[in-house]
Amino acid sequence: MTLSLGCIADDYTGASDLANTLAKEGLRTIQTIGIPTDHLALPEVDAIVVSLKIRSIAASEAVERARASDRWLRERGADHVMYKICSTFDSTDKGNIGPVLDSLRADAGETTVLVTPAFPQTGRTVYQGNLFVGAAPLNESPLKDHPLNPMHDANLVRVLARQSAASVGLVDLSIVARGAEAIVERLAQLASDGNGAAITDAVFESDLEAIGAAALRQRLSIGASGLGLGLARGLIAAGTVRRHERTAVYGKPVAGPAAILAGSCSQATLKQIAKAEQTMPVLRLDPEKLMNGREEAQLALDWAAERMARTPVIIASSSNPDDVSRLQTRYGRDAVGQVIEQSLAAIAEGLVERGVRRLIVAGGETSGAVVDRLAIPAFRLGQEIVAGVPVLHSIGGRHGDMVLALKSGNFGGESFFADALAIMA
Ligand SMILES: Nc1ncnc2c1ncn2[C@@H]1O[C@H](COP(=O)(O)OP(=O)(O)OP(=O)(O)O)[C@@H](O)[C@H]1O
Ligand SMILES: O=C(O)[C@@H](O)C(=O)CO
Repeated sequence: MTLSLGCIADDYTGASDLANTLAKEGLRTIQTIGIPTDHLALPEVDAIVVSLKIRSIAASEAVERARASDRWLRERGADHVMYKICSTFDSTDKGNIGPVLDSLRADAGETTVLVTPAFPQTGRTVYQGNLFVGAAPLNESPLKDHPLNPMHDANLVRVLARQSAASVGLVDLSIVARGAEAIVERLAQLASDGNGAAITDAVFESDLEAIGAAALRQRLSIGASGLGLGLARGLIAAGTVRRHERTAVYGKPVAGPAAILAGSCSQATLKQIAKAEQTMPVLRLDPEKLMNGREEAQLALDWAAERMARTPVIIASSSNPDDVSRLQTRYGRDAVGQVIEQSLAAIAEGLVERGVRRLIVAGGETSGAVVDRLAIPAFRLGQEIVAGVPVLHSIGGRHGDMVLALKSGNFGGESFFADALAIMA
């Protein structure tokens, strides 16, 4: 297999979001969980998205895993590797976007790496280096209350400079609007001024096409699904890849009970749970009890087992920002995140052992914990449910054929869960 595009995603929902975009744009794409073993038979594809769970771990470990994935992708022919980050630039002053950028840049021998989290389809735009979530600057959006990485600064030039050893410059919209050549010239200028990274403005898809064409002149780029769209269109326009209809890679429908697990505390997910509660049973876990032992998870499984032959069920740990912060003050942010993720993963395993084959998970970290526990090695891309969330068909794994949807916390409208279940039927 010779890859036209290699991608490394810093979480699993982000990976399926990017894989969805690439597949939609006509690239034959699969999503792998980590670096696949040599035993896994992979179909012939144009792009592979290696999913890592490195957004919120120690920077040194994130760097090591990203570098190993980068080497694996380049050994399979990928000249260009995209590092997929969150469209809301989820990170802290310790990383991990900056440290991963620094190391992948050095490995690729690049000077100035283009960085843009813009994804206009979901309302993420970048102007003068400032990230907007819909009409709100990042620091006024719900991301200010994120349980693991609250975002308090919308200016990404500043945010990235705090995390990276490199100086950070800006390719502003007036340059992007002039097209790929102007972007390439600006990157060269930023490189000669000693910048190692360039936050790049983008508001419309046409901006992303110019950005994609410019980025393909280099060996590495960093961004969210909008950048993926630009790269995919650039590869097709250059004749490097032939456009494939997405239906060619759809998987088979899978029977069996369906369940939804939510660990995201985002406003979008809270609204989706409230809406679903009108039509299906919802079990709201007591996070305090989860912190104090295993019984809550076992009770959840018993609760689900009584219902799931008749109806899909939802099990959620999600709470509002005040409750999240109370719990974190008591037990510590990392400990809370870990324990709740692992509890939801254990519940997922129990549900699958009891026959669940269609599973929706809300939240990137939560999805990572669940998919790791289920030991699914890779996914084929199915139909798009909403922007950024595809149906995923398992490849390999000990539970046979499964369909999943890994929903980024902030993605989807209020009826997301019912919509997803209808498509996954
Ligand atoms: N009630 C709760 N109180 C505190 N933390 C919680 C609670 N419920 C879940 N968590 C933790 O909050 C974190 C949510 O992160 P996760 O990545 O799953 O969702 P998200 O950030 O909304 O999604 P995404 O990364 O896709 O945008 C997880 O570590 C989870 O364990
Ligand atoms: O880019 C996004 O917003 C998502 O794909 C994501 O990474 C959320 O975890």
